Amino acid sequence: SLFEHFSDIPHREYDFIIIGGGTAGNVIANRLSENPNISILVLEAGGSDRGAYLTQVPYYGLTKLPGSQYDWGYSTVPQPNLDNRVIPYPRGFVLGGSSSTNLMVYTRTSAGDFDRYAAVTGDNGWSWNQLKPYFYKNEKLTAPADGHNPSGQYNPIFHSTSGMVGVSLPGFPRGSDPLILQTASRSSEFPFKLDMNSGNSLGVGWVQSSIKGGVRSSSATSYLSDQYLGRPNLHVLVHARVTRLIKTSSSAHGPVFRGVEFTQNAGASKTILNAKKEVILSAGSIGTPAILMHSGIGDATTLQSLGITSTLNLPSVGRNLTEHPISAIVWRVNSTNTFDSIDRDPAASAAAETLWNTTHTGTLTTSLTTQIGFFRFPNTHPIFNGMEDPASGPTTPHYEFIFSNGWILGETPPTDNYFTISFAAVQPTSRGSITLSSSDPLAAPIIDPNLLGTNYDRATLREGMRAARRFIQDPVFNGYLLDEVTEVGDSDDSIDEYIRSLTAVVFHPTGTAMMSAKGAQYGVVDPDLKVKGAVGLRVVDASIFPFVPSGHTQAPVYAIAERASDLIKADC
Ligand SMILES: Cc1cc2nc3c(=O)[nH]c(=O)nc-3n(C[C@H](O)[C@H](O)[C@H](O)COP(=O)(O)OP(=O)(O)OC[C@H]3O[C@@H](n4cnc5c(N)ncnc54)[C@H](O)[C@@H]3O)c2cc1C
Repeated sequence: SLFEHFSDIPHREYDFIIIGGGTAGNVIANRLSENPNISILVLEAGGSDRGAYLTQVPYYGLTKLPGSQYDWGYSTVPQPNLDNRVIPYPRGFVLGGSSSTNLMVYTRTSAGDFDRYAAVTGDNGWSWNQLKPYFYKNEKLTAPADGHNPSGQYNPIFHSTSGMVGVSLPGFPRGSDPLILQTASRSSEFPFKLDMNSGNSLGVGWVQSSIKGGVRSSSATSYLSDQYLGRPNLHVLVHARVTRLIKTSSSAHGPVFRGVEFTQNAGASKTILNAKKEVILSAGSIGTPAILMHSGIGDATTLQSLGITSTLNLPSVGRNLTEHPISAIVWRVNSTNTFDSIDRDPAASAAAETLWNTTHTGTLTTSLTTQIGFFRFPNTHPIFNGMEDPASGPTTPHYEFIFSNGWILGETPPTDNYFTISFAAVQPTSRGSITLSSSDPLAAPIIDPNLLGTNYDRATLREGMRAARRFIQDPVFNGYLLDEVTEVGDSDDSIDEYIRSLTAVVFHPTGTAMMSAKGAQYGVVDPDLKVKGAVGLRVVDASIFPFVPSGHTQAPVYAIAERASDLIKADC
């Protein structure tokens, strides 16, 4: 059941308390509650997703969710390599977490990413082959919203139709689709890829998205759909902001953290509950390290200087923040068939909304893109001079293109129509941090992704921009593309200056409670996701990745949460 007020909940004792009803947290809640003898409480800071219209309409993920009531509304500290700009850093503040507010691109990323997790943790269970069944448990491939036959747009052998989260090919054609596909069909540098969810993501292909029947599919609409929420052993409390974990005792294996303190009224009063078995921390890459540090779990000296009593010295908490930096290049086009024509015309926007409301079809059923692409720099590329290739493996991409049939850099200009290629570094070498500004658990943490902090990352975006310009050299774009909107030359300096002025994040923070091998001198969790040196506490969310996956992060988060559920069950 779902509760708004703690006083309405009939129990005061649970086997498991899950902190964060987000992407990962709701997977755990669902899987653990399959056993009717296990009781579970989920504490979610945001409200219910039921009736949250903006989270349902796929297109509004781009245009209306950032900065809305469903967003934590974070931003970074000024980024020195981005002209000291402060970058907005949205995170889902609603049941379903960021799966309720993201842009729904569904990529499993590269097999090499997972094989590297297995190698660095010494646990082969994190390898691509062993995680495959968990990807399948997550995915429920469904028909596109417009009912077209997607044959030729994906390879069915890599998919599951029996999982939980609805996934589909785009349900509304975009004017730029044929141009992109034609270019890819004859390009050796940017070749067509039938299915980038095979473990090898290289190439240009149709995007798969967490959309079902033209409606967003999130961890809340799937793993917490009414049939699961109705389980008597599963309680979900919304508007419950966790402030600290409480050390409940000491043991031969370290301090025991089975207590959770939370507030429903902005700190005016706090409640403490104890889990009989475990606390599962799934508050995401920003929330999780913040909660750990407010509980005294982190770098002891730093915490003590903030007036927080150290309970467990784990200096890696909040470090290793890794994010995909992204920039974009835009052209004016000789067409009115782009989403600009709808976005700036209130009557057309209202008609699109009416169509979606009545049939869940039309332009609002897709998000910012219908094709994406992943590419590598050749091994001999000078970008690797003096360094090792940072990619997780020989078929792991270095950069990504996201094609958009319109203007996506904020408010649509009043005139003209546009084509955008966004380019992102997907194996960046910069590392940032989450730290605390004070001992107040309700204060926002300090978010410093250190975007473009290395020469390699800067060079990746520079070369990504040049690659985007090469992509549109295919003759199919002749006459379609008019001029490049941003008149930037080709010198390193002019491209770098442009990129500094525009770069933002793909919203993929990871690594702030990273897993490492058992006994390693660094890291926050062991390969079984238990917090090192603690008892009764696990972390399951995007913060545990030791390296950022080389694509969009939601499917990897779902997969690790599915496996984590089995690890937790095996311990019960
Ligand atoms: C705007 C945006 C666009 C994105 N686009 C894509 C995309 O297109 N494709 C893709 O694959 N990925 C995308 N991502 C990334 C992806 O959604 C995330 O990597 C993934 O959802 C993270 O899952 P998580 O479980 O770690 O965290 P979340 O899903 O964010 O869950 C954390 C939950 O914990 C709750 N919480 C936090 N602190 C507390 C607290 N103190 N007390 C109680 N609850 C708390 C939060 O409210 C939230 O519900 C996007 C993300 C964003 C924000």
